This record gives sequence, structure tokens and C-alpha cells, in this order.
Amino acid sequence: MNDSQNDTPHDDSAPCVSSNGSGTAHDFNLLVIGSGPGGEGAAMQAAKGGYRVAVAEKHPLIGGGCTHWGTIPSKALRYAITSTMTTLNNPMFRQWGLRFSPSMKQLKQGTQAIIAKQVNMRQSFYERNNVPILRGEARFVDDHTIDVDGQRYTADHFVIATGSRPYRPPNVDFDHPCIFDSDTILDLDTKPHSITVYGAGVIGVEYAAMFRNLGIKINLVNTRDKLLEFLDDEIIDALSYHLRDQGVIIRHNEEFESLDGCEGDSGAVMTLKSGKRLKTDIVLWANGRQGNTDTLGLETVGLEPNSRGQLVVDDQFQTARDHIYAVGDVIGYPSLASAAYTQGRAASMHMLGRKDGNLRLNDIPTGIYTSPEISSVGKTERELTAARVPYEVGQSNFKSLARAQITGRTVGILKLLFHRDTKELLGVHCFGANASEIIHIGQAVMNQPAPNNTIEYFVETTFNYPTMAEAYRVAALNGYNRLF
Ligand SMILES: Cc1cc2nc3c(=O)[nH]c(=O)nc-3n(C[C@H](O)[C@H](O)[C@H](O)COP(=O)(O)OP(=O)(O)OC[C@H]3O[C@@H](n4cnc5c(N)ncnc54)[C@H](O)[C@@H]3O)c2cc1C
Ligand SMILES: NC(=O)c1ccc[n+]([C@@H]2O[C@H](COP(=O)([O-])OP(=O)(O)OC[C@H]3O[C@@H](n4cnc5c(N)ncnc54)[C@H](O)[C@@H]3O)[C@@H](O)[C@H]2O)c1
Repeated sequence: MNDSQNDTPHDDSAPCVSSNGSGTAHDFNLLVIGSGPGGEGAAMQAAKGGYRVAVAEKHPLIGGGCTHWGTIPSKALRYAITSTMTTLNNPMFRQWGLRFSPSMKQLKQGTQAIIAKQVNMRQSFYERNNVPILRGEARFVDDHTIDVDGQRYTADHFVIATGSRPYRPPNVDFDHPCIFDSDTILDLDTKPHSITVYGAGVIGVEYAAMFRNLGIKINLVNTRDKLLEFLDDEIIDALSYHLRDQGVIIRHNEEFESLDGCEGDSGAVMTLKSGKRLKTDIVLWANGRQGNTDTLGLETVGLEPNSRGQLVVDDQFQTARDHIYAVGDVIGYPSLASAAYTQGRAASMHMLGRKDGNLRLNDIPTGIYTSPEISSVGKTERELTAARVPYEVGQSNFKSLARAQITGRTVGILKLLFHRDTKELLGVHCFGANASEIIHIGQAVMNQPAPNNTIEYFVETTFNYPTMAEAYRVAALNGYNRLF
């Protein structure tokens, strides 16, 4: 499909009954708002199911915040920083006198090329599946009609997949050149000497780790008493230890009182309610997100988002209006690209009436790209203890794995939690190189029907050697040895 087909406007005077091939009095069976992972998952699943589908997108390029401001640019920058610094810190290169301080511009060079590849690839998905992209900002005008920058389109169903943006409190001046959020930090052109990161959620912790790798002084201000409290306690301790060991100053249980940009671009001062004052070259505000619902005209269709702009949905991702679904960041937790895509597919399967799908909507792994990575799936020790489940722990320290010794990436653990009677795998928690990849081995076993979901799989299986995956065998044997 070419652009002119994509942009075909709806003719209000002639409603097209079935002539559009949708078998409906509306232009489309499904109109998706937003082309991030949530919107793409919904659009592709519905198109494959025979629906006539269109996607409205207000950004000039498709791919969503995920591609342009979130997952992809942050992970591309992280890769550029870690690979450059690993090379520069290699004792062999240092011995040879290799000294180089990369600029922000150099580190960001590769990111645009990766984004362009993502956009082209995703654009081809829409083209191949005959899903037109309606360019412009969508707004409901009645139950079955949206306006996209002056053109009106009708549909039987809608999926709202408009994502989220950084929450900006009114008393912070985001126009100041030294005050950034997770969108604007991507425009940072010069490398600061010091940064205060306010908010120690996933975004704050990932950026703190990333910038510390560049040798920048970091204050990480946490409004809670632990980092990432949804993780396993030992992993939280390991993360805190390694961030501190790398030189990040973490301040727990602190709340901001005021933030003042200094004259010109000479830094910013954050005053905390405890009386502390932190002056750094820049501040990265990373304290929560806001759903993109304010301009959707939701009042027209009788929907009301919560104070953070998020929509409430049921298990099928239906809002209070049955024909309007919502997926991804706009419904809040877990606010992951991975989950958004699955939710989009689930919403479309529901509207198609398909019961054959078996999407595991509650089995969402966590992958956190700190240094080193963190990943987990299933229950934590805290949850199992609270539920009085008799579990045992099997652990492998990366420092004793041959592969880790060879690559020099010896920091890390893999922890398996399993039922001490049935040996069922209940949780997998990993901190270390490649954690977000190797977690999926455990996830696959955990999802097998009993009795194939036990740690016996790891004990009985031959693993490639030397690999990081071997950690599963070591951890399972370690756990076995604790049983009596
Ligand atoms: C810095 C950062 C790092 C992240 N890292 C990870 C990670 O490593 N792994 C992970 O799984 N997740 C990560 N995330 C989260 C992930 O990016 C989001 O969960 C994901 O993008 C949500 O997808 P979505 O489809 O709901 O929305 P989005 O990807 O935000 O897409 C929404 C789209 O809707 C469009 N839109 C909004 N309103 C309208 C309208 N009225 N009309 C038309 N179009 C509209 C927007 O332009 C946008 O293109 C990260 C997020 C951030 C900010
Ligand atoms: N690697 C990844 O998977 C990855 C990376 C980055 C972001 N993300 C996703 O993006 C989402 C947003 O990340 P984030 O770091 O901004 O959010 P977050 O929800 O983790 O919270 C960030 C900070 O804001 C505070 N906060 C959040 N809601 C609050 C509220 N209502 N009142 C007061 N304080 C509040 C938290 O205490 C925390 O310190 C996360 O849910 C995460 O899943 C994922």
C-alpha cells in the first residue's frame, strides 16, 4: 500500500456498507489509536483475523514512544556506552595507551540508524497486511467515529494504545536547559560532570547506571526505602551494592521540595524536604508517568481516566464501553513494551471472538538494563513466604562459571525458587551478564504442565559448555543438595 492509499479520507456523505470489504456499515472493523507495541500487536492480530483495520498515529513516524523516546533509544545508548567503556577500560588497551573520551554526540550516533531500521521494518508490517496509517491526532467525536486532524473515520471497535509520557509536576521548569525528563535527556549534547536523578524507578535506575558508566557523578534520589521493591530482596541488595560500588550516591526516603535552575546553563539545585540541597550540572526527572488520554475526547464516549491519565480495563482489555479496548502504558502497570504487544493481541483476539489463543498475560518477565542486567520471572521469596509455600533455593554464582571467567563478566547470580516437595519451579531471579536472555530458559520450564515444570529438567539435561545457561544446572544441583 502506498501513502495515497493510506491517506484515503472517509466521505461522510456516503457511508460505505460492505463496499470497503469490512462487512460493516463502518469504514473499519477496528481502528487502533497509537502505533507503539500495544497498537501494533492489536492491529496485526486483527488484520490476520480478517478484520479491516487502520491505525491512527500523530507522530510523523510509526513505532510509538517505544521506538522514538523509550525502549529503543535508551537501550541503544546503553549499548554504545557499555561497549565503548568496556573497550576503553580494558587493561590491555590502557597499557597500549589508548585514551579517548567519547562525546554524547558520538555515543548517540548509532541510535538514529537503529530507530530508522525499526521504523522501516514496522512500516512494512502495516503495508503487507493492508493496514493504512491515518496520520494525525485522533479524537473521539461520537461512539463510533474519530476525527484525525480534520478527517473522520468510523469503526466497530477501537483500541486505545496511546502510551504515556513523563509526569511533569507544575512546579518544575522543564524549559530550563539543565532540567530534563526521560524524553528530553535523549537530546543531551554535552557530557555533564554531575547528574541528580530524581525517582529511582526502572527509568531512574537504568539511566543512573548508564551515566555512571561514563564516569559522571550521580545522585540517585529515591522516594521509597528500597530500590525497585518489586524485585527479589537479594537482587535489590545486589543492585544497591553494585550501584554504590560503582560510585552512585543513593539517597532513600527523600522527597523533593523545590528544583531551581541556575542562571544560564550553570546547573540546577534540588532542595529535598529533609533539608538537603543537591547541586549538579543537570537533573533528570524520572518520577512516574502520565497516560496519554487528555486530548482523546474521552468524555464524548463516557470514559474517564484516573488522575494519572490511565484507563481502567477488565481482563479482556475492554474499558467501561465494550467496543473500546485499551492496552499498553495507557492502562498503567506493568508499562512494558513486551506486555503492551501481548495485551494488544489479546484485545483483538477477544473482539474476533477467538478462544483458541492462550496468551500468558500474567507471566511477564522483568528485564532491567542496569550494569549488570537484572531479570526475573515468577514468584519472589517474599511472596512465597507470605503465601506459606514450602520452597527451597538453588543458587549459582557467576564467578564459578567457566564462561563468565572467560569473558570476565563474573558478577552475578542465578537463583531458582522451587517447591521442596514437588520440585516445581516457582521463580527465577537473575543478576548478571545476559540475565534478560537466560531468564527465558527458566520461564519455558516453569510454563510446562506438571510434572514437566520441575528443576529436574536442569539436573537431567546436558548443557553446552562453557555457557552462561549452565548456571541453571549448577543452581538446580545446589538446590537439590539442600533437600533432606
Ligand atoms: C526510557 C524508557 C526505557 C524503557 N525501556 C523499556 C525496556 O527496556 N523494555 C520494555 O519492555 N519497556 C521499556 N520501556 C517501556 C516501553 O517503552 C513502553 O511500555 C511501551 O512503549 C508502551 O507501548 P504502548 O504501545 O502502550 O505506547 P507507546 O509506545 O508510547 O506508543 C503510543 C503511540 O501513540 C501515539 N499517540 C498518542 N496519542 C495519540 C492520539 N491522540 N492520536 C494518534 N496517536 C497518538 C503516540 O504518538 C505514540 O506513537 C521504557 C520506557 C522508557 C520511557
Ligand atoms: N527495562 C525495562 O523494562 C524498563 C525500562 C524503563 C522503563 N520501563 C517501564 O516504564 C515504566 C515507568 O518507569 P518509571 O521509572 O518512570 O516509573 P516507576 O513507576 O518505576 O516510578 C518511578 C519513580 O516514581 C515514583 N512514583 C511512581 N508513581 C508515583 C506516585 N503515584 N506517587 C509518587 N511517586 C511515584 C516511584 O517511587 C519511583 O521512584 C515502568 O513501569 C517500567 O516498567 C521499563
